[in-house]
Amino acid sequence: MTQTMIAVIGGSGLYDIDGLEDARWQAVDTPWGAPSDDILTGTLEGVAMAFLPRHGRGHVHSPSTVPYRANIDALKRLGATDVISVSACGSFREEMAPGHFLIVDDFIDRTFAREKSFFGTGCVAHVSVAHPTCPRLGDACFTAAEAAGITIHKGGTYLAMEGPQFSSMAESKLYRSWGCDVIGMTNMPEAKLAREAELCYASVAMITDYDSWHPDHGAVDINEIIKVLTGNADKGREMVRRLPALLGADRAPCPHHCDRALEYAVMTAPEKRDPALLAKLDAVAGRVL
Ligand SMILES: CSC[C@H]1O[C@H](OP(=O)(O)O)[C@H](O)[C@@H]1O
Ligand SMILES: Nc1ncnc2[nH]cnc12
Repeated sequence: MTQTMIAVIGGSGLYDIDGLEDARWQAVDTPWGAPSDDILTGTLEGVAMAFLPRHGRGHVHSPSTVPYRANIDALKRLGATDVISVSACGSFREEMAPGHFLIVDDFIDRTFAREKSFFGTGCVAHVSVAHPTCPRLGDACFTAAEAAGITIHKGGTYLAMEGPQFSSMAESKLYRSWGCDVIGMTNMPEAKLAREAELCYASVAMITDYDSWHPDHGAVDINEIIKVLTGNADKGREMVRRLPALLGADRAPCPHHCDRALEYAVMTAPEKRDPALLAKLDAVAGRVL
């Protein structure tokens, strides 16, 4: 039985969490560079916790320049077992209104200017992301959010766009016609990298706006988003506070195999592997290399 460490990656508007015992911000070095910021660690009801502000405190990193690989590596290196992404999102559904939350369970990745894998020349691996989120972890977030009085929806597809500009109206209508439920700029490649690092990953969308498709709401407006963000961030903290009691300090193997994703994924013959890349993969893939 391993020990649970719940890691929260806070998106726009969520730059810290409260109530941790023995709280301290720690710098973590990684072979992939520096993470977005120091990482807040501590315990909550006897469960180890880590919090990383995705854009850094003061919102320094843009969606395209968030150091996604360093962030996931740093969390893995600290001992994280479960990663919960909490993100501001636009909605493509009338019934998913600003202020509501959604447990995302699938993605369409339209990002194009980011490093998307820990693997490459000298150590090639192919993990499955057919089911990119962990249902066990998503269910815990759903239960925690409901208990916190948040209006929360279960199951939906997140369109990951490059940004930083918001979508045109034609794009917004196109993504809606594809069956997407929400849109954001950061959950890819984060979710793919978490899978490569054998971490359970859940994504909680905190809805801030209707993007630009809605005839009654017009174009997406950052001032309106910022107004909704503060309330959403407080709700996000309320949800996080309830997670340790639901997940517990002792962790059994993930029933969905997230923690064994690399079992048969590495293709490169042992004698052809690049020692320099293997050294960088110590935290992420040390279990199988
Ligand atoms: C503040 S609006 C656009 C910004 O908000 C979202 O950030 P995050 O996913 O980190 O919560 C969106 O992806 C954009 O980066
Ligand atoms: N409409 C939107 N598009 C992309 N990212 C967002 N984050 C919050 N609202 C968004």
